[in-house]
Amino acid sequence: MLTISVPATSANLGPGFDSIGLALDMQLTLTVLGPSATWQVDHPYGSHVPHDARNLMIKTALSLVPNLTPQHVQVTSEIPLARGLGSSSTAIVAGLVLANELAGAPFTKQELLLKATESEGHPDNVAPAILGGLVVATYADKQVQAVQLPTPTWSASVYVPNEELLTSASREALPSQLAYGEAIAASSIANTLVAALATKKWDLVKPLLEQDRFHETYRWNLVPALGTIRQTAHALGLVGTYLSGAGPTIVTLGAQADLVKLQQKLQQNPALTGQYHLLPIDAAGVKVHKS
Ligand SMILES: Nc1ncnc2c1ncn2[C@@H]1O[C@H](COP(=O)(O)OP(=O)(O)OP(=O)(O)O)[C@@H](O)[C@H]1O
Ligand SMILES: N[C@@H](CCO)C(=O)O
Repeated sequence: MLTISVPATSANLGPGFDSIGLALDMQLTLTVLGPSATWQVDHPYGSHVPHDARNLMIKTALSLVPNLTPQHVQVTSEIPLARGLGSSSTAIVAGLVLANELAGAPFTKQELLLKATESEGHPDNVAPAILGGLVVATYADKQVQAVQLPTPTWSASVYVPNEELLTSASREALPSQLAYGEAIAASSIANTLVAALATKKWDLVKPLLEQDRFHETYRWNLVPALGTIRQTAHALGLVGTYLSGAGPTIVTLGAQADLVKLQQKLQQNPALTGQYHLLPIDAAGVKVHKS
């Protein structure tokens, strides 16, 4: 039996728009049950997500290896759709790894990363989903460069609002251009964040996570929980809250004990009706198990 597990991912980490991502220990697991007359996908996402070859996982698998024998696959996942936890990237990565395994593993990890990035449009979710941990990556000139940084010894407080926010809708709120001076300021903050992450200057990392100038301002009205959670965290002396991916999920990074206190406080707020998770970082990335 072939089983593939792909972690959720939290992209951007504030200023690292479209290029930084962190894998979190919440998994999508795909199990191949065996050959079938047509592709059949059992999954927990309801009837609006296709159960046949139109499913994103299977479409992506067939885009890599078109002549695969159809299979019956079973998917279990706690990763919510369209919430900023990289659900589409888990589906893309699961599909590519499925195709690669069924075809006898002709593709390298780097080739899978390139294909995943081109399917998703940017590498910030797919790179940590494949490699695990904290990854900084760029897609330029049809090539992906990805660098794994030291995995922080933090946990993630994850607040998931009940309402979906499609990445496409959240990207529509972004400007088509950024003034030159603003771009310089935004990238200097991002560069310093990467340097601080790479050298484990965690006290510098935390405030920089909150200093994005590329996207959070423009998305502010779409994600009212961001301001609320940041403010609550500050009142407890905690910094390190950002919009996860395109939202609406809000992540705060830090020591587990601090995050427990934060979530206890947040749960007293009747405006925050969503789901809470306290997740470790997933250092491994996609896993394949054969038995
Ligand atoms: N396991 C899956 N199987 C099939 N389709 C999926 C699966 N997971 C996600 N999708 C598709 O991807 C869409 C969500 O993608 P979208 O990029 O909007 O959000 P996200 O990946 O959850 O968030 P973000 O990219 O901000 O982290 C779903 O509405 C669905 O169409
Ligand atoms: N970097 C992307 C992540 C979602 O795919 C965004 O913020 O739109």
